[in-house]
Amino acid sequence: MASLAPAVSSSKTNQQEDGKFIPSNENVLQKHVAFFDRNHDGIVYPWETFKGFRAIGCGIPLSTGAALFINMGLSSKTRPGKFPSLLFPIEIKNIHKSKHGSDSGVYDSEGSYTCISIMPCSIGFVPSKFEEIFTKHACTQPNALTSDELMGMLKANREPKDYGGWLVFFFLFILVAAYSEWKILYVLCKDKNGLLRKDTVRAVYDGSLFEHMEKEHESAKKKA
Ligand code: HEM
Ligand SMILES: [Ca+2]
Repeated sequence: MASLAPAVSSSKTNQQEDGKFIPSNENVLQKHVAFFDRNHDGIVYPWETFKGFRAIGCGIPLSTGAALFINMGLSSKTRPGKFPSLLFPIEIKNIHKSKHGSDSGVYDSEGSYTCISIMPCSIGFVPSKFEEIFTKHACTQPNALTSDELMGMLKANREPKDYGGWLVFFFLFILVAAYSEWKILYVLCKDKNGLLRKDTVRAVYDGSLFEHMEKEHESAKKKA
């Protein structure tokens, strides 16, 4: 892969500019998902998730499955009120509410607790946690993960199963979500030696990876 430039936003705060939703600079998780908001209205609908996956080169089955799983899983957490919407919209300004367990901790979770309604919520990138992924798990090469090393990391991130009854299903959902985001990343972005490089992982957090993959996919289509 060519070099990965970080995503740039003109807004320090948030929301509309010329009618377009601008992800907050203080909330790196908003930047992660903004690529999938294809019409920049601040909401990611399932068909936008589908289009986003197609744009980075995924096939129809994976794009359909991901759109259903992601939107059905995250929509109600990001929406106001108790009633789910059958269009399964994900509201980007509330994306911090959809943070789940069993993650790497690179997205700073403190932000979720410090949000107040008049201010956009901040979710930071935690460099020490990012470095930890590689210092703890990258044994073959310091700046990349093999498939087995990635599995080792996912097992280590797994939070204790201290749930009972229906919460088991909730726990399983979180686990599948945490596994699939990393597995999809690995399948899509591993290099020819089967390694997931550190700069690739870095670029997923602010979403710049998706922009980059879209450009690469477009130029590959033109060459074909
Ligand atoms: C090809 C597409 C995608 C890939 C490869 C991907 C990958 C990732 C990765 C690797 C993480 C970091 C998890 C960690 O630090 O342990 C993450 C976090 C997250 N992603 Fe994605 N993602 C994708 C699409 C999406 C979409 C479409 C949404 C929602 C619209 C989304 C929402 C989230 C959220 C809410 C988190 C935070 C999880 C947490 O820290 O609890 N992602 N994703
Ligand atoms: Ca949208």
